[in-house]
Amino acid sequence: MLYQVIMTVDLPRDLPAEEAAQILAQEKAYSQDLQRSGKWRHIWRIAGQYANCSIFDVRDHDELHQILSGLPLFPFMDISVTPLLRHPSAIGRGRPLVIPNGGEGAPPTQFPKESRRRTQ
Ligand SMILES: O=C(O)C[C@H]1C=CC(=O)O1
Repeated sequence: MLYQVIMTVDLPRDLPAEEAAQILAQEKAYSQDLQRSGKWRHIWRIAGQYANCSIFDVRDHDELHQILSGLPLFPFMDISVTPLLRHPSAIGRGRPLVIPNGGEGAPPTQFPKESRRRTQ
């Protein structure tokens, strides 16, 4: 199942800098492991906010909850979750787009041929 997740970070001002740096490093490693696994498909910074818009591809609500509650920044986040389903006008199958260079500025590659067929 696909989910859009908006995470807004609010680190306490009195959190010691060293502790904050450690939590952020753990968060980065945790997030990147999940991105490599394919479960955390997209992560985008929301312009002008200490927040991200992410897309997760996980088995069910339970797995999503387990992942989100394991985020090192979880105690310092507001999280909103929106389940997603395939749009009837979508030309892909809702499978992950293969983005070259980890998505760094490059446009998505084309959908595989067999997924261009239109299904309702
Ligand atoms: O910076 C953020 O948006 C919060 C968090 C989510 C993943 C990550 O590495 O940091």
